[in-house]
Amino acid sequence: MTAMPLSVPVMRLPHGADLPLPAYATAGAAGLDLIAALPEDAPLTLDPLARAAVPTGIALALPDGFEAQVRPRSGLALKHGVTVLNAPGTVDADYRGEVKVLLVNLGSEPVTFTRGQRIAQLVVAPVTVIQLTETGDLEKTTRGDGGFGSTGLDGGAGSR
Ligand SMILES: O=c1ccn([C@H]2C[C@H](O)[C@@H](COP(=O)(O)OP(=O)(O)OP(=O)(O)O)O2)c(=O)[nH]1
Ligand SMILES: [Mg+2]
Repeated sequence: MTAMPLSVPVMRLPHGADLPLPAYATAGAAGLDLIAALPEDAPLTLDPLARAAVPTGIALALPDGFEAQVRPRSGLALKHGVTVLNAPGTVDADYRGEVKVLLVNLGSEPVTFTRGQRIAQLVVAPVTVIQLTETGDLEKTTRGDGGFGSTGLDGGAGSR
């Protein structure tokens, strides 16, 4: 990492006191892996199409102007069909509650999660705050109001 990392205050909650803090798995990773702070003696099993808000045992104080996105791990998605239902989940800068991961099992088999398992990843990103300026007349473009497949669904201009 070349730039100075952004310092983000984190608080370990009582049920996550003995768990490691979320960490980058490699030097170039974009996301910190979030850990399931489930009770040791109560793993969570998600049946197909079931969902749950999984505790991570941490709370953050993101600096103003930033958000944290809760994103799926591709390994869980590929191997088990498990993803983050509201991906990317949004952790607001003013949120002081526990970061939770809304997991859903889109696979065909039940999947069990245990305490300490890495279940998702947290990517911190800048937020652009906008001010809406109302007008009765938007600037014209070639696309206009075309969308939702208006340019075709094939391989693009080269294959037409
Ligand atoms: O995956 C997520 C999504 C949200 N949150 C927390 C942090 C976020 O700041 C808060 C609210 O999230 P969001 O705005 O997505 O939910 P909402 O349904 O709009 O709730 P609210 O009315 O509280 O904003 O819930 C999480 O911990 N994990
Ligand atoms: Mg909201």
